[in-house]
Amino acid sequence: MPVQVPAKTFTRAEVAKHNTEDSVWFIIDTVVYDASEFLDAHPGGEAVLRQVAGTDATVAFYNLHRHEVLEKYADLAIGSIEGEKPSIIAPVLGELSPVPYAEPLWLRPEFKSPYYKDSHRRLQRAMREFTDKYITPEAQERERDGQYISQELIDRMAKTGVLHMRMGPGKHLHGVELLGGVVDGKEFDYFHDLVCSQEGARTGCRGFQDGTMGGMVIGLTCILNYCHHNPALKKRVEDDVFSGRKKICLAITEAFAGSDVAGLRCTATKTPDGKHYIVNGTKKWITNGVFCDYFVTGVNTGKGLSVLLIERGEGVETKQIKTSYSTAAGTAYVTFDNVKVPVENLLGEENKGIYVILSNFNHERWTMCCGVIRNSRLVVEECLKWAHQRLVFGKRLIDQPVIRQKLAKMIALVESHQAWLEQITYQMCNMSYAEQSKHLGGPIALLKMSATRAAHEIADEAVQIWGGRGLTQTGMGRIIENFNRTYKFDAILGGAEEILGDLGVRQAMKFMPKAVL
Ligand code: HEM
Repeated sequence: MPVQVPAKTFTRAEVAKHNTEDSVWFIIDTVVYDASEFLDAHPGGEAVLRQVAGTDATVAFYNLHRHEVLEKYADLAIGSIEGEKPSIIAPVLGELSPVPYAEPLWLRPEFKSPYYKDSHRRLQRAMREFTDKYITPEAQERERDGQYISQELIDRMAKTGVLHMRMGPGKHLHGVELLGGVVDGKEFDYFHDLVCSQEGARTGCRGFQDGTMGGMVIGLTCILNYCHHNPALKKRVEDDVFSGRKKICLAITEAFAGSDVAGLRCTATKTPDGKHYIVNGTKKWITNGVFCDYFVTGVNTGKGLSVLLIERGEGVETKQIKTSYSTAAGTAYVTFDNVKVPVENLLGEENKGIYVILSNFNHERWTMCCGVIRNSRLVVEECLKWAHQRLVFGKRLIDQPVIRQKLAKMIALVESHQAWLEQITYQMCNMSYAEQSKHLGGPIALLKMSATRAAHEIADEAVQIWGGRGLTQTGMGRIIENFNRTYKFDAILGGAEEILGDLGVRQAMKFMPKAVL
């Protein structure tokens, strides 16, 4: 946001006089700052501010800080330089970035796209504003303090239908007012879903991204699709979760079995009267598990895998696991000790839980592709801005051919994956669920594998461009640091790259003609 500046004006000669022991003023982009009382508090130290006292410090400032620093310390601004206009373009809440390649091509007026209609564009604008206004500021705070999402933000997401939209298209959107009615729930398709996922991922805070009910995105689907035999339970859980009162997560992976879901050791044994299961075992890396009330849990029922809805209660314990991304994701180690679960809480059929779990995989992986490709783009934007303003060896970074080569590679990786993502999304919009399962499991797996390989390259090049700042959690390079530390979550969660690559080729082989070609 542009800094709010008092109406008072000064000449440059007046500012120049304030380079004394008691008075330190300087100019940043035609705005006059009085830093006399800020010298002690300045994180970069007093000496550097004294060195620029009385001068125009615009270049020095932008070489070292993000623009948002000025917004945070706006009360240091005392006026502006008479007759001059600012030249720095401050990011405006809800607006598109003017940086080339910072937005997908369909958002640039000079480019056309066959995929997006007016309702997608309306949703994009509303989601951008919602993210900039409510999600990003909280995301940055939670990344710093490691706390979980606030109930206030959950309530806001519930009231505006953002929570509902995170689940993708479906009946759960019918009759819900989505962000003031920008799109009709019945019209909501996978491109609307893509818009929501990509706009929501722009915070640059990967841990918090999962903290904003990532567990619901993968857990609640099982309730929506496999709880029809128990409508009362289905309604209760849906209402609880969509109203933001309670939280739900998917508890499948274990220390014993990660991507190999058939090897689960958490057991569920029926009581002699057949009314309950007794669940014993552990779950590891459960996103949002620490603060969840409902656990959609994969259990071994003797002859196979089953899925049970377990409510937090006696015998259920959760412990925070510290991972490379922030604790805001609420990643948990969960233990079930003789937990009594009514048989009515079985989702799908006994011993056939693998279908319940598999049913969710394509959408989960596709959502992760939306996120990692959008985050990669954010990194490209940051690198372009930095290379454009950073002066080294008397030149801007962008003036060095080696830097332009890196940027070219990063841009090409982002654009090609976005185009592939949109191509697959179009197929999702035009295929039945059965057709999607048959034809898109392989391509989505390959897309995710490739998008996270691209993220690996992008993270690597970005850190090289940013140097030490790309390794520092605060200040200019924080988005690069966060991305480099967390892109691996997308490469592992929802199926590791190797598993997905293998799946993609095996699926393709199913359609290979029998004859020797
Ligand atoms: C209104 C004016 C200013 C404010 C509010 C401000 C605030 C800050 C803040 C919050 C940081 C911590 C890092 C970050 O969050 O980016 C910082 C670091 C720093 N600042 Fe400033 N600053 C101002 C002006 C200046 C100027 C004019 C200079 C000098 C030439 C300067 C030199 C530095 C240096 C050298 C660092 C350390 C940078 C690093 O670790 O990479 N600051 N400043």
